[in-house]
Amino acid sequence: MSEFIPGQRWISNTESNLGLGLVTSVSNRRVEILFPAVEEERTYAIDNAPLSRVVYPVGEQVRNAAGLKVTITAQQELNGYMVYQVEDDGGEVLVLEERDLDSAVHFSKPHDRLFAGQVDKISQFKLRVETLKNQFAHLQSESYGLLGPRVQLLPHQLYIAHQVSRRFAPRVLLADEVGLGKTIEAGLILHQQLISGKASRALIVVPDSLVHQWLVEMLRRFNLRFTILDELRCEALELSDEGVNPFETAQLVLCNLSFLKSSPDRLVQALDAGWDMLVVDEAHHLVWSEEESSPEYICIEALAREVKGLLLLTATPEQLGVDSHFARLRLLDPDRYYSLQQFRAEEEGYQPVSKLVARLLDEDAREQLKDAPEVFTQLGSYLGDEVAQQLQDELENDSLDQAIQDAVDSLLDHHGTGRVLFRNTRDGVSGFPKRVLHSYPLPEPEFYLESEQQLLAQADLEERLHPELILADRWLEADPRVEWLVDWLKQNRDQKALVICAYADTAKSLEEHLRLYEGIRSSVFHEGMSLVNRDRAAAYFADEDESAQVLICSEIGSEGRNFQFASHLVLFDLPLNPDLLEQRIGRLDRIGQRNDVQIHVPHYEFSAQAILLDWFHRGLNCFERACPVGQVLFDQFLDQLIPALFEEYDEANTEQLISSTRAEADRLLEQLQQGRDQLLELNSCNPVKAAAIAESMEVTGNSIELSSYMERMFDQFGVEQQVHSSQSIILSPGDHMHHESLPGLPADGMTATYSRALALGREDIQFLTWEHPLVMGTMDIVVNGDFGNTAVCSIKLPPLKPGTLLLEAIFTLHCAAPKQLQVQRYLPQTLSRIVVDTNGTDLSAILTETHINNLAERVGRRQAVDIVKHTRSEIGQMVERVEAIADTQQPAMLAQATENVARLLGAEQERLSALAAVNPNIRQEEIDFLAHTRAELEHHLQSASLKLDAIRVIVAT
Ligand SMILES: Nc1ncnc2c1ncn2[C@@H]1O[C@H](COP(=O)(O)OP(=O)(O)OP(=O)(O)O)[C@@H](O)[C@H]1O
Repeated sequence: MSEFIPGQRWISNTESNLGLGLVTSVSNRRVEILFPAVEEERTYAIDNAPLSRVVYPVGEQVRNAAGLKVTITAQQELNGYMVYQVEDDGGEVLVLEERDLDSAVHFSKPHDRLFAGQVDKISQFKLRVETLKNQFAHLQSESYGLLGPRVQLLPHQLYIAHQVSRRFAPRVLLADEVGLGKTIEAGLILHQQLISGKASRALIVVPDSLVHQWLVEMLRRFNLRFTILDELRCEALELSDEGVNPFETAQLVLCNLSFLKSSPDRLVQALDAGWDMLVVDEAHHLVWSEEESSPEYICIEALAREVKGLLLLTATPEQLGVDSHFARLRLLDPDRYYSLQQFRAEEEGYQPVSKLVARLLDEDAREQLKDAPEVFTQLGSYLGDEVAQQLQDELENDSLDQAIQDAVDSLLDHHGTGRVLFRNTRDGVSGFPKRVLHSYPLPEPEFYLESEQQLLAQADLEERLHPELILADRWLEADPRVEWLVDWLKQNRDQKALVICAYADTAKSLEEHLRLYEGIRSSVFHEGMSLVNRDRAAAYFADEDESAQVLICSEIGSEGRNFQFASHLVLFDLPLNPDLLEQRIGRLDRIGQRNDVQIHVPHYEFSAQAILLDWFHRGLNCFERACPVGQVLFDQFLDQLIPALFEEYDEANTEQLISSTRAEADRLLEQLQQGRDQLLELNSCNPVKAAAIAESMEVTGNSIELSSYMERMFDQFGVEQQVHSSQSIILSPGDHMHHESLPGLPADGMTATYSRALALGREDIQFLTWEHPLVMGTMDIVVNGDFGNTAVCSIKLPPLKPGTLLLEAIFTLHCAAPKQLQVQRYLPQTLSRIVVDTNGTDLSAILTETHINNLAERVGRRQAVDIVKHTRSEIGQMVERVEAIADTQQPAMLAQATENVARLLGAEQERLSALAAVNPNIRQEEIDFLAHTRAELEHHLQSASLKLDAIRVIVAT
């Protein structure tokens, strides 16, 4: 280490962003350095200061403190202090003392750093190259944006996310059956859009009861931190900052629908705030008819018109009839869905397409198609004669299966609803447990008082289905369902049960009774409670140790909630609508349920409840399976069902109703299966592709590779790593951090794992993937900074004469373009690596990377600086030579990038344009967007260039 003298210029080896430092004072053991560019002062111990002396050679261009550019023509050292003779652009000769040099220097080029004495370790150089490769591989991977979330890799979800997330401003209806993971699908899409820069502002609108669940799911599973906005919060924001639009204070906002609906001013603010994505959960609340729209609908319609990307989520797309289903599709694309009448006609048109697809996919298609000229005629009418002829020509070939698959894909593309509507069913997704019905016929209350009997005779349907309304004040003691429930809970103390009833009042008094009079640990959950209290109740029920045995929920309170840790569901009463029944069962019958779902229905024998139960079970079979035609049957049989519920129990009548419902159900199911549903199913998930995506994610997400890489990164950055358990570690900022702080690493540390399986079970542990903020942030620091971009090493390689000097240079193709263009997807290869000797001979192919890495030996820092000092002009010449070689490679790389753009985007552009001619589900906006993106990419690629990223000087010994 040279001696420190006030006025000298030094640079920090670890924080070169501080610029040129100026020695201000030197004492026995300490040196004070001022970094004028950032106005910071540091004190270092002299014997191990991580500093390099900066002395510029003759010929170097520098600036003085006033910013004047000059060239050094001579230099002189006076007792360790440098005085330069310089010449400005006009040829005037000046004297420049080193203390007057510009402090805001940044050695952006690796050789400038090297010449300034900043030599990194070989391990850092290797890590830099590895980081460049890793980052590039991740950005180009098919699973980009989908790896990071803490979710099980479920093919049906990944398929949808993969299909949708790549689109520009996707507008789709996610309509999987209850509990199959629509929230997760929406989160995956959102995560991908955000991480890729296609979107940066998102608004989620959900029912009141789901606000917290969404907040938690987005944070724990997707690392997305949403801000909840409600009236109170908005007022507080306005108070602290007058005139502020609360919706503009955060990038990710979550709010409830009733808040937006009930406040026109807030809605205007939300509309003004500019979003890239809007997500609306439980979209079946958006009721619409040709005559009238609900306030909820009007509110979302206004937002949907403003926001480009839109995800609507509903498990029951047709719950409120075809009209409302149409209305939701109309939100997605009003130009396409403009006529209800036409929509109805289209729905019918799916059947012949579906039948054609079924024939093509038949196991015996190879044989059958030989004698089925009508299939080709029909195919020709849908896809053109050329396509039909091509398939016919394949009949005898081995490639027939692929040709059939292509034809089916085209049919789905051209004539399905798949681009806007996705629906997975339990039948198509494996691994769901069984649902088992237990019905408990109970005698009517023995002592229905006379007045109550009269009331019963006059009771309306609500009262008949909810006898507590008739029993009024004495219902808890008189209603046999209460006694049954108490007995069941006492006999099954080790089992958790979710009880659902229609009314909040019923839920409240029942829970109070169980808790206060029967000593049963219970909790209640209904729409009248504050959100905080609801979440508290749910948490008390979910807790593994000191928890409630039973949670009593009202209908609306339980919608969309996750209670799959319990497997007993008590339906204290039955809703009239089968889709609501499915919603109830879906609280337990959802992904993550490990046991069969036991559905208990206590009811009065021979009552309206008993008839409804029978009708649901034997007519619709909707307890033990999800019934996709429930709503249609309900509409169709309502006129017969309602009178039946009012009459005295008549077995023959009931049987008649049930058998005709069953027959109609079978007919409709068959029709659905052959019609839209089959198309929808095929569109929503192609199992082969879905499995391939999941598999490729397993490979890209390989945790061993990531953990070995990150271990080295953490070592280099001074992050402390301690073993926590066999698969988890504790990470904390060490005393000698390379950076003051790392993104995503809290000051008090964190527990983390690379194992998806562990992360799924332990939500308190951070899940480290290529997409975790800490991993991405640390990689960004390396790539965007100068970490490891210079190194000096020695090698023993007999053919090379001792003293031979080599330079290994790494170039990256740089293209400055807006993030959302994702230009990296199109760049041809990660790095260009060039090795030359002092004669300028290109040795890249002979001295491979592995070769040098295996042979490279460490050279001490001081020796390395000496080598650089003495071979500065040779190194300079070799740098010029590698740059010249890179220049020759550049055109081919750019041509390749442009070709990739044409191949990837052009093909998609052509496909969409061709489709748009026959399938109105393609929005012109999407086609225009592709054309625009392509033009933008081609424009930016013109200015792309190979940039020297890192160099390693190699000396043969
Ligand atoms: N890939 C996954 N990995 C882990 N958990 C999942 C996954 N998919 C779904 N789940 C869990 O399964 C449950 C149901 O998922 P989700 O809430 O997304 O379903 P949904 O279709 O939106 O349900 P609903 O129709 O009730 O609104 C949730 O507890 C969710 O966390």
